[in-house]
Amino acid sequence: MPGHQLAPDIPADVLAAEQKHLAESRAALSAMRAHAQSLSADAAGDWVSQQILQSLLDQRVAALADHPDTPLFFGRLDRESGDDLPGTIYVGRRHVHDGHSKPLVIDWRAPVSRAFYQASPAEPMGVVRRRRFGYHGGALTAYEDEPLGEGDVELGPSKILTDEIERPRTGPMRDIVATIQPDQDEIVRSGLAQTVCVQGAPGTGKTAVGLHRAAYLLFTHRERLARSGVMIVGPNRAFLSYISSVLPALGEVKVDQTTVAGLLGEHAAPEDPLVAAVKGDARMAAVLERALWLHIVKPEEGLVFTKGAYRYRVADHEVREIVASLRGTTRYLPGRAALAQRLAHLVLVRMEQRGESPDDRVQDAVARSKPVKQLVDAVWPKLTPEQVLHRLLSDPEFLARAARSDLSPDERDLLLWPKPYRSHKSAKWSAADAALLDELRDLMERTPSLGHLVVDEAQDLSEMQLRALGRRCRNGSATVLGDLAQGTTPWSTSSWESVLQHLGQPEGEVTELTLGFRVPREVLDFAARLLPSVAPGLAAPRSLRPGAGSLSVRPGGSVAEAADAALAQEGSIGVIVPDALVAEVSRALSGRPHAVLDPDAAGEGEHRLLVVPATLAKGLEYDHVIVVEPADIVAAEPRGLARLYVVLTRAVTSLTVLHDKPLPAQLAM
Ligand SMILES: Nc1ncnc2c1ncn2[C@@H]1O[C@H](COP(=O)(O)OP(=O)(O)OP(=O)(O)O)[C@@H](O)[C@H]1O
Repeated sequence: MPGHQLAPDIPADVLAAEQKHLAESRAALSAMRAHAQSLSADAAGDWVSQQILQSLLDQRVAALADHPDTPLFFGRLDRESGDDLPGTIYVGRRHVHDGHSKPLVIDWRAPVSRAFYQASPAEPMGVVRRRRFGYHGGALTAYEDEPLGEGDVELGPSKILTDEIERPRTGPMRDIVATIQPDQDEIVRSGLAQTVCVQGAPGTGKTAVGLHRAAYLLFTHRERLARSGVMIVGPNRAFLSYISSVLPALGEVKVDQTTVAGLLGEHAAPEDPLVAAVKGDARMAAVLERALWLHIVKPEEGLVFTKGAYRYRVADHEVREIVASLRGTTRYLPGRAALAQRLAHLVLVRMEQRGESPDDRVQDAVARSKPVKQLVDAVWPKLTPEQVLHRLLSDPEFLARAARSDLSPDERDLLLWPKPYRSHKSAKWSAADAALLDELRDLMERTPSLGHLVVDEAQDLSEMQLRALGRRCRNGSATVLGDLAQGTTPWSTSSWESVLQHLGQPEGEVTELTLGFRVPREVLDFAARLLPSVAPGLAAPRSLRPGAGSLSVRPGGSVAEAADAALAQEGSIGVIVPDALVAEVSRALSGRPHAVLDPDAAGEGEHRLLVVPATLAKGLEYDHVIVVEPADIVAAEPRGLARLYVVLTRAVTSLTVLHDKPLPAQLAM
């Protein structure tokens, strides 16, 4: 029997019944929202509690918003009886119930919804029939049935899934909740304790899966994660803006989305890639630790504390013993505070020996007194991360002491500023320095950990950046996403095991997504010619989309003509150019409404036609991509071939390559 049943032969009465259920569910959702809006925060006792309650209520109201163009449910399961759950379940973006608490739509993340993604004729999971719904705008217009209770029949390809994947892209990324594939679902639903690392070729849905996993975990561990927090870390702000509506569309309005720079400090002083590579190496952690603790000075004098007519002494050897016992057992700043307290405690003991009975307040007062402060400042000086790093990068002798044998003399030379800044206040820090400063900050005071971290494009992070992210999930877990072939930084990794190691999650499980949903096969095969040069160990990617005729390579072609041809078709257009040609190409497109993608821009604005600097294209996609002068993209940076691989794999429908210079040899086969 045929695996699917689709419009136009679908019975009108069945469709009408499903449309009625949609109308009822929409009405019920509005009633839920109205109810949430009617709740008052006044019930809370004090002003602070009122504010907290009001913010929770506001979030609840926002999460219950009905987006008319977004289907409220996309699937239905008819189940065998035999448990307490309803026989028919509608699976949707959020839970909806009627006035009598009867569920009309079940959240896709609920355990019972899992069968929608995983059930198959061979393993029906108690489902007799799976129905997928097709929508046009917000209207339910079609459905497709898959019989799952009739033995191991072969299911044909799902047209609704194919249509969804083929739908032209406009605007920001959208959720894939209606069409998550079984291998993607496995990752999305892996447990909170599990760190997962996903290697995947361009367009295999890594970003989509990471965002859906965040939504799944927030649903499943709502209370715990509301306290500890979930954060998404992406490569740049343009990317964050592109993905920003996915989680809100899934009802998750309270997830921080940021970049590594956003997290560690927006430092961006230019730097030689060779220097950046040394600074990014995990060996720097030991160097920094030594650099910090080298600031502790061996106490040569004791303490004299005067109170009234009495003098209380702590001998120099006693001070040395305290310092020795604290060293290595505490972070730097708490250690300083503990030294002051221990000195004060010894003074208190002397007071008691004299027959006094001082209490804790006296100990605090002694700890804050001038002689104690002076001694602590001399022995265990107050420092900032900037002071320590400034000294390390300016003072060859200090660097050598801190580095010991961890760095070679050549590496130490690379680290030293050619022209040291006068003070840490005037220093201009690089992106690599930001991770070093963060490491020092953590050596001084513990960085709080989040509940879960999703790290996208993780292949681009240095070992030191990974350590910085790792501390932010050391009591939690992570979803690590990336593609070894798309590494474009001086410190790009070649092993996920090493990434997990530096992230502090060595138990993390590495898994792979292999089927591409974005790039047409013809285009992917073309781009894959670069793979043996950029990531020799990786298998060639596969694409779900044949896309015959999607590739055009034009020597001497004009960008304006290519843009006009793309403008005549539906969907977004990205003209991806070497960074140095942005202005020139933008001029060549004059007269056509377009914008230049800006690294700091909040969004792409209204324009369908965008000029995209090659270094910003990572993670993004456009229906039609026009790539200008690949040879210049390759020549612009040390890992230029990997950059070109990224750039060539952004297209959903068509890729046009324009070149005056010869194509890189790998492509010109
Ligand atoms: N199961 C799916 N159903 C429908 N569309 C999907 C599915 N999985 C992925 N997609 C779509 O494929 C495209 C690529 O997905 P995504 O950006 O997550 O891939 P990626 O692996 O992160 O790619 P890159 O490595 O290039 O950044 C997106 O438009 C996404 O919505």
